Amino acid sequence: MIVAIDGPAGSGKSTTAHAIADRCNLTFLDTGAMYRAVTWRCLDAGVDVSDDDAVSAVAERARIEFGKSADGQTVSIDGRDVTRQIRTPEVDRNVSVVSAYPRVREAMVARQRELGSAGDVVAEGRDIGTVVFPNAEVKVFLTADAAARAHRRAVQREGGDAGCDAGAKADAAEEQQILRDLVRRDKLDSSRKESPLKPAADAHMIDNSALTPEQVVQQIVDLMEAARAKGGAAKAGEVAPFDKGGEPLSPKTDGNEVAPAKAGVAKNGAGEKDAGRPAAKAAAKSKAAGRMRAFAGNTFDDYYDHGMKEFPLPARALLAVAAAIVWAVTKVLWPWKIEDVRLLRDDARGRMIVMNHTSMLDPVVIVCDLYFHGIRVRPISKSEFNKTNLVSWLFSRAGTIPVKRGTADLKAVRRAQAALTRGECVLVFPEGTRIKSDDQPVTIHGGFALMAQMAKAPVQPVAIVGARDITPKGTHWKRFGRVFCKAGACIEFSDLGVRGRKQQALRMEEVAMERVYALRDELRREHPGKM
Ligand SMILES: Nc1ncnc2c1ncn2[C@@H]1O[C@H](COP(=O)(O)OP(=O)(O)O)[C@@H](O)[C@H]1O
Ligand SMILES: Nc1ccn([C@H]2C[C@H](O)[C@@H](COP(=O)(O)OP(=O)(O)O)O2)c(=O)n1
Repeated sequence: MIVAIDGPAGSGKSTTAHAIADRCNLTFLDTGAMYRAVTWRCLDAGVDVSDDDAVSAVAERARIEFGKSADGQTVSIDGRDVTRQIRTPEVDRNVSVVSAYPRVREAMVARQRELGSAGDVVAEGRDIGTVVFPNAEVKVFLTADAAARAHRRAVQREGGDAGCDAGAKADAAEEQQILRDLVRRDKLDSSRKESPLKPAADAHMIDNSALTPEQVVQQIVDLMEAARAKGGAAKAGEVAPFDKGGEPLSPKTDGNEVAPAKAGVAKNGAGEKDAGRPAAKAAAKSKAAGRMRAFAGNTFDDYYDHGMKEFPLPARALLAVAAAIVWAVTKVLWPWKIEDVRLLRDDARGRMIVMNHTSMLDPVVIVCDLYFHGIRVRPISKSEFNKTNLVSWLFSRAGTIPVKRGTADLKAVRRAQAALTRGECVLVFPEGTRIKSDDQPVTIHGGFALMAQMAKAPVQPVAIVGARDITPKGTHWKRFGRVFCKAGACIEFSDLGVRGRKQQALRMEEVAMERVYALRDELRREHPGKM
């Protein structure tokens, strides 16, 4: 489960997130500490914080790690422990400027998603519910009036804790200064262009001016339980995506298997924890063990486990060139067009795209089109394709995630879930194989609905016609011809009108494939003769 906590300075985000991490055995991700660490690094190195390029270069190169000490979580940047240094008034004064630079944010968000890629995270900051983890199961926006927040911070600076001691006093002049700084920082954080501080549309607002920290934690724990009961948070051990006949395998419901991973803080930057249970083990293995190497030396697993925007430069360059060539060649040979393409391009969320399968052109059309609109698509491919290292090499760079069909490939499910949570799209062909004629029997593989459900992502239907005609049955020759695709609106689990996780997943499979075929039939009517 991912819990996102956003809010202004001093609203109690760290206190609350820490307590929830301890109580619910989640990894605590303090994203503000990351922006603070970059700010400290710039100040320490004498970098002018008003110089966007210089600051961004520091952020892009920075190695930020979380660790653990007897006093709690530690933060280091480029090998230096800066846990205490990042809380000084000087860092406070400069951090809003640093965190407003788009390249700084891009670098931090990539690292945050990497740290959260295994799920089971409580993350706090300013843009967690809106940008970093838009598919978080629980989103909270904490607020408190500015005077209360300034008082808390002033007490905190003097070594006290307003959360434990309601009568705690602080120096009045100091408190006034903190209030002015805090109001100024709130204004900068809320008015900046990039990811301003604002509640996500689906965030729960909690004003804690008159609540104790325990009351706030309890409210959020209640929300987590409600989300679990509603099925928002799928449990890893419950999901067994593919069986031979294409039906989801029956759930493994041993509650112990799916208990959240062990308490604590992100360790060694990778948030590795609890490899003791099968589902957690799969997750621990499948998640990124840190960042990828800049050039060479990455394993295939590294590619499957990391976001495509985190791939090393040569892989990203290769993909850009390959996408441009494939786009140009296929556009000339089989001029393709996606109708209602805005539905695909204008949605920033990670989505499960499902499509009918007629030829190898199908993934190319979606992957290439969205690539040039900044959206990364991870096609799920049969592991049978990865027969040689060369194919695995190419497919891994193209962002595919292999799935072993006929087994409960939890690793693939976790990878797809992580990709969706990161905001990438996952592309699945539920028909499993290319359908070359209308009389060919079709078995729908339902794993996609479960993956989407686990990531709390919507499912988007897309249909294609014309591509089947490129390679007519029984030939290897490729014919020229126009190809048409059509995108449908995203289908949300909450709109399905059924209760219960299993029922919802089954209904999603039906509805999504009905829409795919309805779109295909519309295309056939619009373009007579195209199959
Ligand atoms: N509900 C609360 N009531 C009173 N004090 C609180 C409350 N929540 C947090 N605090 C105190 O306020 C101070 C700032 O909280 P913190 O969690 O650091 O805020 P943030 O991370 O949002 O800046 C801490 O000393 C904390 O103990
Ligand atoms: N996700 C985040 C987290 C913090 N920031 C920025 C905005 C804040 O002013 C600074 C410091 O954040 P932090 O959460 O440590 O600040 P407070 O503890 O609330 O004072 O970083 C951000 O822009 N996005």
